[in-house]
Amino acid sequence: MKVAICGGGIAGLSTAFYLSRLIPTCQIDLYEQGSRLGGWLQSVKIPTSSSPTGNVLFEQGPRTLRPSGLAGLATVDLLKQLKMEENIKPILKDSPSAKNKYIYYPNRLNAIPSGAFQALKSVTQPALRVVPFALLRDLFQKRKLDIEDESIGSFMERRFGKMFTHRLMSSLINGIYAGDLHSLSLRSTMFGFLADVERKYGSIILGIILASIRGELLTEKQKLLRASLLKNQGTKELFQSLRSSSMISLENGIESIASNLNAFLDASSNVSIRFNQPVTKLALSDSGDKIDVNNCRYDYAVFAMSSNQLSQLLPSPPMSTPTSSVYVVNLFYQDASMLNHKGFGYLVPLHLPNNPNHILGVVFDSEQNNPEQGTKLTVMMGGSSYAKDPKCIPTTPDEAVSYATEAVKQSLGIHISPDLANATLQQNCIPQYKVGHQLHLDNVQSWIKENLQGRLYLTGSWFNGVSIGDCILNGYKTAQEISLKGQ
Ligand SMILES: Cc1cc2nc3c(=O)[nH]c(=O)nc-3n(C[C@H](O)[C@H](O)[C@H](O)COP(=O)(O)OP(=O)(O)OC[C@H]3O[C@@H](n4cnc5c(N)ncnc54)[C@H](O)[C@@H]3O)c2cc1C
Ligand SMILES: C=Cc1c2[nH]c(c1C)Cc1[nH]c(c(CCC(=O)O)c1C)Cc1[nH]c(c(C)c1CCC(=O)O)Cc1[nH]c(c(C)c1C=C)C2
Repeated sequence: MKVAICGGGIAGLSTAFYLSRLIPTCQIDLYEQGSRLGGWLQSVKIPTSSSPTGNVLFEQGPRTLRPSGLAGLATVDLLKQLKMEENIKPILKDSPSAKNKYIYYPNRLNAIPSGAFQALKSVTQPALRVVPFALLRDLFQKRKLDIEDESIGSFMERRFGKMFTHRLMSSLINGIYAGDLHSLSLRSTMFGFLADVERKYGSIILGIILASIRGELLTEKQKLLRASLLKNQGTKELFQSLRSSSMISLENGIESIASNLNAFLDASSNVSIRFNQPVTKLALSDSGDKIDVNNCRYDYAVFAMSSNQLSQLLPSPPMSTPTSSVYVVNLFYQDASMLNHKGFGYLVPLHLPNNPNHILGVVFDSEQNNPEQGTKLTVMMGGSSYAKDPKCIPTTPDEAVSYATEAVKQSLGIHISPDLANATLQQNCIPQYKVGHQLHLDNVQSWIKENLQGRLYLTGSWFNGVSIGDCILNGYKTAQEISLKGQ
C-alpha cells in the first residue's frame, strides 16, 4: 500500500506516525512545502545574558496542551509513544496558573470564575457581576430545536444574555480562536456539544452536570476511539497520572513534538519526508483506482493543509474558510517579581472600549515553572480586527513590541522596557469555522466519496478542530481508517 500525506504540520506528522506503526509495510510519502516541519508549532530559544540559563525559550505559536478529554488522551498517547513523558511540565488544576484566568475590563483585571462558588463570588467584581444571574437565566430558557447551526454569540446570548456573552464568552473566543463569536459556528467549535446538551436537557448548566454523571459527553464512535487508545498500558497510566493537571507544557517547547516526530519518521524505513515539495496536483488516476499527488500514484492521500488550497486543487464544492491573524509578542524581564497577579493570563472582550492596538490577551508564561527565572509574558494582538482592517497590523516587529509594552504598562503596571523581546506575525493562523462549516465539510466529503472513491482523507485544523489535541486525535483516527481499508 502507498499513502501520500500532504502537509507537515502536527496533523500530517501525527497521521504519518500512527500509519507507519499500524501498517509497517505501507510506503508513506509526506509532502511539506517548506524546509521545516511542525507548522504553527514554533518554539525558539534566544541567547541572552539576562537569564541564568543563557537563553530564553519563547513560544511563537501554541504553548499548552490539554491532557484531558479524548483529544487530551490522544495527545498523551503520542507523547508516550515518542517517549516524551519526562519532558511534560504539568500545570496542576489547583495551581494559580490553572485556576486564575482574568478578563481585562474596562481597565482592570477581573478573575474568571473557575467553579460554582467562584461564580457566585463574581458579584464582587463589577465586570463579572452578571455571571450568577446569567447562569440562573439559563435554567429558565426554552430549548430551540428548529436550528441546525448558529453562531456561538447567538447561542450564548439566547441562553445567558448579552452582557455575559459580551464580557466573558467573547473574551474566551478571543483566547482560543482569536475570532468574533458572532461569526463562529457553535456546532463546529469546541462548544459544539452544548447544542446537544440543550436539545436533550434544555438547561445547559443542569445538562452538563447530568451528561457528565451519565457519561453522555462522548458519542459511541468516540467511546471506541477512547477504548482503542487506552489499550496501551503506558498511555493509560500516564493519562491517569495527569488527571490532576489542567494543562501541560513541554520542557523544550511545544515544537519538540514535531522534532521528535521528525526523528521517528526519519528512522522509519517506510517513510519518506519530501521537504520543499509543495502539493500542486491532486486527482483520481486515469485507471480510476488510485490517487495522484504531484504525478505520483498512491492508494490513498491524507490532506492536512488548508481548505482554501483544497478548493484550488480539486473541483469539489468550494469550502472557503476565513482565518484570523495574530501578532505574537514575547517579552522577558530579568526581574522575576514584575507580576502582581498569579495566573495563566488575561483575555480582553471583543470591542473593548480603548483597545487601539487590538490586544487579544496576555499569557503569564513565567507562571508555568520556567527555568529562566525572570518574568516572561506573551502578548497576542489582532484577531477579527486585523481581518476587518489589515491597515491596523503593525508594519514592523518593533512597532508590535511597542504596542505590547504599552499594553502591559496599562494592564499590569510594568513601566520598564523588556530585557528581551521577540515579535512574530502569524498570518492566517487560526481557521474561523463560520456557521454552516459542518454542512460544507459534509458536502466536500460526499464529493470525495463519489469522485475519488473515498481515497482522500481530510484532517487538521482546517476541518475538525483547531487544538493540537484535535489534530493528533484526527491523525490517529485517519490512520486507523486507512489501516482497516488495507486489510
Ligand atoms: C498563535 C497560536 C497559538 C495557539 N495556541 C494553541 C494552544 O495553546 N493549544 C493548542 O492546542 N492549539 C493552539 N494553537 C492551534 C494549533 O497550533 C494549530 O491549530 C495546529 O498547530 C494546526 O496544525 P495543522 O497541522 O492542522 O496545520 P499547520 O500547522 O498549518 O500545518 C500545515 C503544514 O502544511 C504545509 N503546507 C501548506 N501548503 C502546502 C502545500 N501546498 N504542499 C505541502 N505542504 C504544504 C505548511 O507548510 C505546514 O507545515 C495555536 C495556534 C496559533 C497560531
Ligand atoms: C489571547 C490569544 C490566544 C491565546 N491562546 C490562543 C489565542 C488566540 C490560541 C489557543 N489557545 C488554546 C487553544 C486550543 C483550544 C482548544 O480547543 O483546546 C488555541 C487555538 C488553549 C486555550 N487557551 C485558553 C483556553 C481556555 C484554552 C482551551 C482550554 C485549555 O487548553 O485550557 C484561554 C487563553 N488563551 C490565551 C490566554 C491569555 C487565555 C486565558 C487567559 C492566549
